[in-house]
Amino acid sequence: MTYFGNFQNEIYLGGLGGAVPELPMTAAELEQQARETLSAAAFAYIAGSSSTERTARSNVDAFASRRIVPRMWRGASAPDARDLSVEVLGTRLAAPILTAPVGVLGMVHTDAEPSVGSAASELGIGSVLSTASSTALEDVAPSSGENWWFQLYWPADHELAESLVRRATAAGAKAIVVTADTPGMGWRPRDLTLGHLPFLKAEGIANYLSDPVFRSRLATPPEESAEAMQIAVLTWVGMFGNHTLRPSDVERVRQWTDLPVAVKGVLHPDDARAVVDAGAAGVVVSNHGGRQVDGSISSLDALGPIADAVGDRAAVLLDSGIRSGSDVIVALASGADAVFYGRPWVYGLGLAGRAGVVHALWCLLADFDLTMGLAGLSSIKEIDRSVLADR
Ligand SMILES: Cc1cc2nc3c(=O)[nH]c(=O)nc-3n(C[C@H](O)[C@H](O)[C@H](O)COP(=O)(O)O)c2cc1C
Ligand SMILES: O=C(O)C(=O)c1ccccc1
Repeated sequence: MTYFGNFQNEIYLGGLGGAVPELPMTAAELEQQARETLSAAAFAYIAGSSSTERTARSNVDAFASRRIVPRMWRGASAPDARDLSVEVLGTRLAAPILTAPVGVLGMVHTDAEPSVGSAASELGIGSVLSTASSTALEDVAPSSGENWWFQLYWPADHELAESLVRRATAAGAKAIVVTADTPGMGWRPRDLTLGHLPFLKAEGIANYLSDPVFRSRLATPPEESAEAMQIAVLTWVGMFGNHTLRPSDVERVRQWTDLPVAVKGVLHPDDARAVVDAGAAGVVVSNHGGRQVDGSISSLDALGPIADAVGDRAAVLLDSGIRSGSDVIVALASGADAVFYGRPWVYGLGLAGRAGVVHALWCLLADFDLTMGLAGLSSIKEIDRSVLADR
């Protein structure tokens, strides 16, 4: 069993020798430092959400509105006996946490996705590789250990979707996460203000440029000239999103792979039921970090009814707003089996590469582990709604 709380001891012991951590210890400070350090365009793209950004705020506010009721002396075990491990969609994880799929990470670091995959794998948690990765999935897989899933942006071209799913399966992904909430990009004022969309510079389209089906749609290989690359980018723009997807399309993915399939971006219990009826093994309750529908329900407020609707027959995951160990406990107590962790580790990546991702993940894991113990919880299965105060 991994005792993540040891990270705290290491830091205090280092302090005795005069060492203090080089990177900030909270998600808010990671964001602040990234604001001061990253290019304006990279920071806008990562930190930005859609329109008034009120959904991004409400994701975080929803967590702040829940209260954990610590139960001391209830038989909590010693730190090294605490068991945070879970199995989700057949993947064994040292804690119920995976890095969220985040596209275009090459904007903040070279060698981005291999760094994220190997950082998560080193800590025993999972990672979800975005379709919009800056490195082709076959080149990320060798660094990502056993616990990585592939996120699919289902393009307008079904043959391309099939090819991406087959490639991810062949490369060793353990699950396919189909994102439902992005048939197109939301209205993002921060990026609009800078007139900046990374893909138009061919950033984040490595999985397409390396795909035989995508390449078969091009008259000229993109490497041949700047003009051919421009045509490839415009071809990508034309086929990135798919407005025609329906729950029954889950059945198609299941013909392309034996891996479990989850649908990401579910916010209504009836939609969760529909995709699970169509064969999804999991749903990810998410509003995409507030980057799509501004004014959307927060992911945490959407979670309970969805867990009630499908929790007994599908894995229920959540993202959007996780910023601390307590947030993970609140999500699990509200019906999630695991969470995706988003922006904070992206800031870590931008600030210090792989070491920054490891740092951000350690902070979350140590906080989660220690807070579990202090709340009188020894294992994940003990976390249920009774952990939270009535509202
Ligand atoms: C910069 C950025 C890029 C993202 N790219 C993707 C992506 O490629 N695929 C996807 O399904 N979700 C993507 N997301 C959404 C995340 O997977 C996740 O839902 C979101 O970050 C959760 O919100 P939080 O980071 O505020 O906690 C992206 C989010 C950010 C911030
Ligand atoms: O920016 C995003 O939120 C996102 O999900 C995305 C969309 C298209 C390509 C890459 C990432």
